[in-house]
Amino acid sequence: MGGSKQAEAAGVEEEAVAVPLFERKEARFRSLNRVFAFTIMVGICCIWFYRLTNYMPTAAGTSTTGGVRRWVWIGMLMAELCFGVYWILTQSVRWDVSYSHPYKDRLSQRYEDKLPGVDVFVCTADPIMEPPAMVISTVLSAMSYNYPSHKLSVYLSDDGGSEFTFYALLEASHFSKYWIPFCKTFKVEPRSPEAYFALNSSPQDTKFVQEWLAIKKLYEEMKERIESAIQRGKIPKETKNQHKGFSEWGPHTTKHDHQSIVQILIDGRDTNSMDNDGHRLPTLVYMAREKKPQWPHNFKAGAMNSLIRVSSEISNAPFILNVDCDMYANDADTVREILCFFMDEKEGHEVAYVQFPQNYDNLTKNDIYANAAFSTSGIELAGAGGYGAAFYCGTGCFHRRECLLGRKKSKGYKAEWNVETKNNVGRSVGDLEEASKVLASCCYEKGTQWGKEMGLIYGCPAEDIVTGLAIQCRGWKSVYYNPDRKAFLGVAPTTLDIALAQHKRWSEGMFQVFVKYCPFIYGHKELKLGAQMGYCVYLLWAPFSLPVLYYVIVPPVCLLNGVSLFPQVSSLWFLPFAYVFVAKNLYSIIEFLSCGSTFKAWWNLQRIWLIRRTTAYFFGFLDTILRQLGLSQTKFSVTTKVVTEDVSKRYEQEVMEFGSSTITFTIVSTLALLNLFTLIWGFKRLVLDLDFKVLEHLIIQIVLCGLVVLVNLPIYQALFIRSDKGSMPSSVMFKSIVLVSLICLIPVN
Ligand SMILES: O=c1ccn([C@@H]2O[C@H](COP(=O)(O)OP(=O)(O)O[C@H]3O[C@H](CO)[C@@H](O)[C@H](O)[C@H]3O)[C@@H](O)[C@H]2O)c(=O)[nH]1
Ligand SMILES: [Mn+2]
Repeated sequence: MGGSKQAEAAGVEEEAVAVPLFERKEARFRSLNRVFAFTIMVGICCIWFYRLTNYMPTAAGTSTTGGVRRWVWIGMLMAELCFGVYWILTQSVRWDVSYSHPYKDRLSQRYEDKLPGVDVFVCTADPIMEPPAMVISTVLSAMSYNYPSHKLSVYLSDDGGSEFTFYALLEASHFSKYWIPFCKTFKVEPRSPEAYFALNSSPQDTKFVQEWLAIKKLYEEMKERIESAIQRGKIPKETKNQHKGFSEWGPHTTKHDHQSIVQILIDGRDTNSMDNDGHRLPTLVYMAREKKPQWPHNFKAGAMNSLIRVSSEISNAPFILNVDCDMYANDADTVREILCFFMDEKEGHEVAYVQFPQNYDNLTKNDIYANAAFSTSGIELAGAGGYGAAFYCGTGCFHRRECLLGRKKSKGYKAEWNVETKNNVGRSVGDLEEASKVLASCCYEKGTQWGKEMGLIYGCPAEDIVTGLAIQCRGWKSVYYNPDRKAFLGVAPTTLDIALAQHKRWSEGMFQVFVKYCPFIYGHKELKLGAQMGYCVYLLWAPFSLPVLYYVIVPPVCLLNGVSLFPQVSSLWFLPFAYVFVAKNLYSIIEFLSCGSTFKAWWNLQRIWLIRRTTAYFFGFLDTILRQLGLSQTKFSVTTKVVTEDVSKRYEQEVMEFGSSTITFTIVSTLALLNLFTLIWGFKRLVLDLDFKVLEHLIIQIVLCGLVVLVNLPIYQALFIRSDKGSMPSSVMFKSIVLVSLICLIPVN
């Protein structure tokens, strides 16, 4: 009898193990996709062949050839080689697209009482660009995850070293006692109070009107206290006297110069610190690692590494979630979903991290700055995930602590998440804080492997990508997970300046990764070829700005000189050019629409694509070269998350923001004007001179200019028509006109 029961139990277990906690599904239309890609590839080869065999461009109507023209032609060949190679790279992340689906109910059935601890890291760097009220909304959203509170710890790293951020977090720790039970009782979503009240401006559900009104009032009062303290530049005296933490800030404390500060605001072990419903609270810790002016602090990577150490002293959870301070948790069940990947009996042991896409809650309908990156998060990242090599993208990523710490994957490795290796048993809060401060000091890492073999890797503004690559090269797999309900929502750049600054950092950072850790060499053994290529789609943004620049400058200049660079319309060689162009764009439109966006958004993306490549990526390229020569240092310019009302109104109306006189905007308008002038000139010759030879030879160039002009329409508007504060300053216009005139004088013979 007893024996059969045992066998039964074993049977249940076996069955449970047979059903996986997550599944992978292939994307639809794979074969169709591959056939289509093949036809485009044939077209590209024809274009290359044409360039190689028709060596010399001829001036329309003549057959004389000059030295400059030969170089122009070689330039075209190089540019088209680059475009072709890049296109091939982009196919690698479309080849094996698959989507992962976790089953969180199975997880609860199997492991509800054995759930592991999870540490959440939130990073902030500047109280002005990242307002404390926004930061704590993110913190609160993480604290109220639908997960056992005593297994959850939230750490805020404040590189701004700001008393106000600390004050805000202290306020949040009080507010959480009401907020967490409110969220859990009424199952509200999202659990960032700011986002929740923005979405629900009046209580619809009559059942909890009372509670709703009360909690809203509490929240607004808290926000008011925080904001007025910042406005006055002073924290209320009573508050300051009440909490010992404030004594860490003296009159000489600055962002760049202070001792380490670690304050445990809620000790999750403490059975006296309960929420309003008598449940335990998650641990909440404030950390500002030590800063010294002469000591490099390695930006976010440095902050993360301090967090890894400090948290290992306090909670030491086996899994770590990292979010940027603007990326609030939008789905209360995310932690449970993610554990399905790590705890799956069959494949879970190989997984080092699970990455979510970056999503934003302030996008406009047609996404004027192309922040949403639909095809990237909808397809390309899933494509990399298909090779088991999802990229680590900084925010919205769950890590296995051991892997972040530099552990190599060994044969037969089995993770033991339920063994609690806590360092904090029997130690007082004060004791833990003191020990943590040492771990967060500047000199702690001296002579250690931190920043090299351990933790996030230093020396690169794309610390995330390089760290992910390193983890994969140690033998681990990673998963990309893009659920229907977005897991994290953040603040997307709302001006062109901010958007380009971010892309410049990314392109520069990623190109550095290419130079220092080229995936083809570094990942040769551990990564599949597709994944190696997939990395390069991003790592090569910066250098691929050069062919784009070439293509928007040289063909128009040649057009002005009457030099034809493309085959005649009547020639058979015209076909591959036309096919590749039409097919590629059609493909991209279909892909874009299938990811749920609008045609107009795709069109906006083309403009931003052009602007990014001719400015941000170009600068990223130059800076990487300078850095390699030792002439410049790694920087990390934090993305501003707040703008003035005026600016944000234009963003809402999808009007592009220029307004300042910068080199970037001068380049943007110079290129736009150059193409406009040439187009007008082309038309003039066509219409006034009735010169059909021109049409025959130069039509592709005219069309090219025409497209650049079309896509740039908002730029002309900003230059000549608009008069608001966000329009293009006239100084930029004058500079561009002078530059265009100079370019037009370049003879091509
Ligand atoms: O010295 C610093 C600089 C930045 N940060 C934090 O890093 C995060 C990302 O910075 P942000 O300015 O928002 O950059 P984004 O371009 O939006 O960030 C993306 O790209 C970065 C790499 O370039 C990654 O670090 C981020 O995780 C990823 O979301 C923010 O929470 C910052 O507070 C720090 O903690 N310390
Ligand atoms: Mn950000």
